[in-house]
Amino acid sequence: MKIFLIGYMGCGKSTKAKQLAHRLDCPVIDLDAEIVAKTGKTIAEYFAEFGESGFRDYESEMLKTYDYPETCVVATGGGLPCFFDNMEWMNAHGETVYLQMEPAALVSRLHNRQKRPLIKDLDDEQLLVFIKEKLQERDPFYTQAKIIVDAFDLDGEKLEEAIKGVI
Ligand SMILES: Nc1ncnc2c1ncn2[C@@H]1O[C@H](COP(=O)(O)OP(=O)(O)OP(=O)(O)O)[C@@H](O)[C@H]1O
Ligand SMILES: O=C(O)C1=C[C@@H](O)[C@@H](O)[C@H](O)C1
Ligand SMILES: [Mg+2]
Repeated sequence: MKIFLIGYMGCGKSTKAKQLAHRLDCPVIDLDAEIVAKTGKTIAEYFAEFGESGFRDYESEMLKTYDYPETCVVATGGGLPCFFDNMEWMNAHGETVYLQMEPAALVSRLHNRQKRPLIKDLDDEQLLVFIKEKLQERDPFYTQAKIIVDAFDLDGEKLEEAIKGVI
């Protein structure tokens, strides 16, 4: 069983993926971190060199060709479900869980913006506007997840509880 955690930057995919994998005693894969490990570039460097479209091609290829263990928790990149047929692919190959969070809560989580190239130059006010716009675009993809959980105040135990029906 592969469990894909999806959602906007800062909703806690990487953090909760580790907690959930620990509880389920299975490996965790963070696709952003895998991209960094495979390319030797940070996400910001990859964007700077190949542009967003180069990054989207690469992350989709990584999603579909990664040699996943039978059971694992996968933290995806925030934009990954919204490009190509990535969302359909994840739904066909595992369980998808949308960690949903309000824009204002996301702003308060996103202090360290330098490693997130899409938002690195925005102040809090600009970030709130940007996130509201982006979430409108992205929600039709994110909400195709099989399970939607409120990510505010979420921890590994609550997440495990929310997905109990499917694991
Ligand atoms: N339950 C929580 N309460 C408060 N802060 C949290 C909680 N979970 C995660 N955070 C903090 O929120 C920030 C974003 O978390 P994280 O990096 O896991 O998000 P992400 O969804 O993986 O983002 P990205 O899409 O950019 O990789 C981190 O600074 C993390 O420490
Ligand atoms: O929301 C996004 O588009 C992104 C989220 C991050 O996880 C990274 O994959 C990258 O910074 C792009
Ligand atoms: Mg992450």
